[in-house]
Amino acid sequence: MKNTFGSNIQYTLFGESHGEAIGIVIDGLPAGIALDLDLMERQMEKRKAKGKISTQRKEADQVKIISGYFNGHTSGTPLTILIENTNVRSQDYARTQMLLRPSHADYSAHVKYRGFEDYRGGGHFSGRLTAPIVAAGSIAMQILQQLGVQIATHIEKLHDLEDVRFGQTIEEVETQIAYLQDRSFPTLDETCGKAMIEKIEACAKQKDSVGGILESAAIHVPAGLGEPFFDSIESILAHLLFSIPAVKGVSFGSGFDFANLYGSEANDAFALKEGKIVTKSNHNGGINGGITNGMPIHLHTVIKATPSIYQEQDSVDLQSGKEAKLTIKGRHDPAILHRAAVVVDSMIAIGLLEALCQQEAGLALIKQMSSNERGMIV
Ligand SMILES: Cc1cc2nc3c(=O)[nH]c(=O)nc-3n(C[C@H](O)[C@H](O)[C@H](O)COP(=O)(O)O)c2cc1C
Ligand SMILES: C=C(O[C@@H]1CC(C(=O)O)=C[C@@H](OP(=O)(O)O)[C@H]1O)C(=O)O
Repeated sequence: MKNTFGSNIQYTLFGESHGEAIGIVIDGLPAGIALDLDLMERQMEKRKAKGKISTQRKEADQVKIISGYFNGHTSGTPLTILIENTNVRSQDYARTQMLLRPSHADYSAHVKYRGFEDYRGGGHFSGRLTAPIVAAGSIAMQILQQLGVQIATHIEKLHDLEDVRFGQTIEEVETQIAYLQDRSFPTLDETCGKAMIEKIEACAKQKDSVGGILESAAIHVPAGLGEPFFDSIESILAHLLFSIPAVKGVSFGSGFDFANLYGSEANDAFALKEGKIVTKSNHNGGINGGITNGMPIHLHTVIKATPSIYQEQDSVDLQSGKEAKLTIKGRHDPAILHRAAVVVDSMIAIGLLEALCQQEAGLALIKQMSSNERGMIV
């Protein structure tokens, strides 16, 4: 019954949506890393609920680092990130406490925790727990950025609306990643973004919700990261991405489209570019044999429509043991995609840092980054 990820750097998530606070403990960060708190704040901002397209539960999401951080640097001991819950309305859940919400974790959590679970706002299963993941991901991200790695995610598809996709070359993707950095709504095509916003608002009016697909790219990832079989890059990233609430599918490169391709179409031919080995296409999403090949890592994440909708639904009442009708109250996201994009980026950063730490050279590189200016003995 553990909730920890990672072997070199370990992440333990804690808290509940309506408890006092949520947070994450990061254990194993080397001492002496100067944290970029501005980057952390920018990333947190991207996940915040804004306007009619998000939950009306507006949280400040102020990050407090309460341990493992001293004089602007990591101290090498467990780093604890705490985010207070300041805007809870638990009464919304009191009336329907015994009525299971379809597609949420109410029933499965009840079975697992034998009725001792904190049901308010989905408790520990809430999408709210992705706030500390974004804070932790920003630390992984800043370490990777020092090595030149860049990561970005956009909404490729929201129901029947489709955005422009990432290009095939590193240069194209580099320009697209730079463009996405300051988008308030994560699409590559602004007009398509506006249409998606309208669609989410229309769905909300219909007391409904909507899902879709996120497309992500990570560039300048060194070739050679990942282990064969169990710790392949795909395994590490899929593990993390499937940990995000509402994620129901993950695919790499051409993913399920490989089913339609002959070998002659699917193979990524090798070529030399300025003395470097590259591939002419990138159907394999930058990964061969579970190991990075230096091309952009390219993946898709499917996010389902938000479970909590305001239409009447069929359910079961745990108290009476009978079938019952459920009409929820509360404040919910009519779509999760736009808020989850930065969560996906954060998980990719955490996963790539884990893979980097699995390489002796990678670990040495990260240790080199931490300054030794405070050391008495060097
Ligand atoms: C950023 C984010 C926000 C979410 N907001 C809501 C929400 O407002 N209402 C809701 O019912 N589910 C929301 N979810 C999804 C649920 O937390 C998730 O569907 C639920 O925990 C069940 O997990 P599963 O969908 O992975 O099976 C959100 C998820 C994320 C990542
Ligand atoms: C609060 C956040 O999102 C929440 C995620 C969520 C869920 O069931 O996942 C349900 C709602 O919370 P509650 O019903 O407790 O008000 C959302 O508002 C957040 O992301 O910060």
